[in-house]
Amino acid sequence: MALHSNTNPVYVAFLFIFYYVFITAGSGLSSESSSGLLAPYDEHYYRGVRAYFRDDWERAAEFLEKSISTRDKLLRTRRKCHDECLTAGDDKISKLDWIQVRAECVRFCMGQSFSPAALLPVSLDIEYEFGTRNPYNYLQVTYYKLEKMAKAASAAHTFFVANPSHLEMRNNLEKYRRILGVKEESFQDREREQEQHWEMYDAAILAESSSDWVKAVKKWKECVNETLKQTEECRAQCVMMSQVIPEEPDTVQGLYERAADLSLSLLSCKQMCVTLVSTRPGRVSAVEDFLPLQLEHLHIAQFKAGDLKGAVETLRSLLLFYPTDSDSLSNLELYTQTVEVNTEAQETGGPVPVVGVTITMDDQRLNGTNRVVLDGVLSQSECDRVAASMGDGYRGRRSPHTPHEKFEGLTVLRALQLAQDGLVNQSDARLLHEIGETVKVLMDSYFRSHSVLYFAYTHLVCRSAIPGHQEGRSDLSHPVHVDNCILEPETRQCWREAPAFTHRDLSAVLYLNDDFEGGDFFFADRDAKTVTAMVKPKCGRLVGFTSGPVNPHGVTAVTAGRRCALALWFTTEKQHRDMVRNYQVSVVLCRRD
Ligand SMILES: O=C(O)CCC(=O)C(=O)O
Ligand SMILES: [Fe+2]
Repeated sequence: MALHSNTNPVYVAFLFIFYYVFITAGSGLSSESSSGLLAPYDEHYYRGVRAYFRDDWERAAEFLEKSISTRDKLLRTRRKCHDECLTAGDDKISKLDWIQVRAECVRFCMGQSFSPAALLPVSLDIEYEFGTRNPYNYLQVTYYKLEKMAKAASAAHTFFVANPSHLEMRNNLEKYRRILGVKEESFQDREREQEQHWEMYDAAILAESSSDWVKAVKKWKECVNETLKQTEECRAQCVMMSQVIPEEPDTVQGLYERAADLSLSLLSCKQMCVTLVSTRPGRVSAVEDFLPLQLEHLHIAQFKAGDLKGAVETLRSLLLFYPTDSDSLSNLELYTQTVEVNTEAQETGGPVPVVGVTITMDDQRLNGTNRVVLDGVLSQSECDRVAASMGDGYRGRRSPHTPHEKFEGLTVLRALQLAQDGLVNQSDARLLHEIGETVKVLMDSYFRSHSVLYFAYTHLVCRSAIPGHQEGRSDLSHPVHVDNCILEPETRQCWREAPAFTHRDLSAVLYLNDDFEGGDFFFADRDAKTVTAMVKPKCGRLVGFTSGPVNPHGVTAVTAGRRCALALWFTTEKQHRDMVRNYQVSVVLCRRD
């Protein structure tokens, strides 16, 4: 309403005066309850409006303010009682008992602050009045008349937020600002609490537009949380809202129908909450897909801010809304892969502090991440001695990977037994041990491990082509796999679960010879088909890599001769350290030959 013209609100106010007289006459309500309990807020409102039209500005301000604060208290108390009574009746076995107990809890809780009349439903007109913030329209004129300009400006602004096309109020605001010199901080929105998600929304969009991704993440998170909070709040109000009491049912069937009616109206009220929360004050239509939209923005901001784990989590939440959305699914794949690269990341490129050892191939030359090939780790005589230790006392068997090869393996434990039994001499066992230590130093340093590295498992493996079984061979000596998870090439996923050795963090393969055919080591893509880099084994060459999904690898068929390598795995988890190795040091290697 205009500051000097009352033509518009007269109609609205008249309607309420009529209603007020009718209701109060009929029900005999009084505005203040003698018990100190709060009276209905609509009653305060009618009184305020009546005073307004009597030009009784003091009383108008008093009652209009009372109606606003009582309504506010009603909403807060409903929420409090809703939460307090949430578990009431949970111990009741019968469904009806449960309902009864909870209803009594709510009635008692509400009845402590509000008179019985205040708990009755208000009319739709009153709901509409407060929904459109009309009480602030009356209030701004009232305060203007009382010459309380700061309060008038605040009431005007509060009304205008929900009615942005109201030209009179725009002019009024202009007048408060320019002519009456009201300070900017007075233009406060008194209903701001319910609009915070919109403030966060705007702040997030702003941060995004200036590419401040860290801030955008923070704002989008706040916005998502606040949106959920507002929706929950709205739904709690639905549950607590007084319903029109159904007439006495004549039949059991009638009772069920009324119960169904009530449940349906509760459901549709709860459903409406999504629309209400997604509608900006002053707008008629809701922002479509408001929550998924925020999640979409959030995961992109998280990705740009480098929070990949967060981006994966958000995207998974988004997929709950649209489980088959192809863009989201391909983003998820991208994020998961990058997360794995990052969690496996060891900041490669550290020094190799062993004399004679050189870096032959790094990440770039190997077309991947967290991979290296080092040369010069062993001399020819060391290679020969280690390979020879396999010869004695060890029986080859069919390879577990291919029928075309024989497979010989020697674990640390077996080497130890052989050394104890005198089948492998002490100095060879000691050499095997020392080589392990050297490899550990190299891996630790090159992959710049941030945590202590432990030996997880070590074994010496020779693969030999079985003569006469190589014709038309198309299989691999060791199929493409990942060392610490189960690779599923069809989905390109890698499952970090048993029977995979999930605790393995770094893998190292130290080659002992090159006098065989085939047997190339290769890195592959997760499809297990595309080869990304090849490494030809030779004495003293070490291929090192992180044991996770960024490094699928395999070995091509050994078609002639015998290929020997020492394979070592390291872990950062102490409980998975190789206990046999400790024993080896203390018992076997400390003995003199
Ligand atoms: O022998 C090789 O080159 C690789 C062996 C391997 O990948 C493994 O044992 O897991
Ligand atoms: Fe492997």
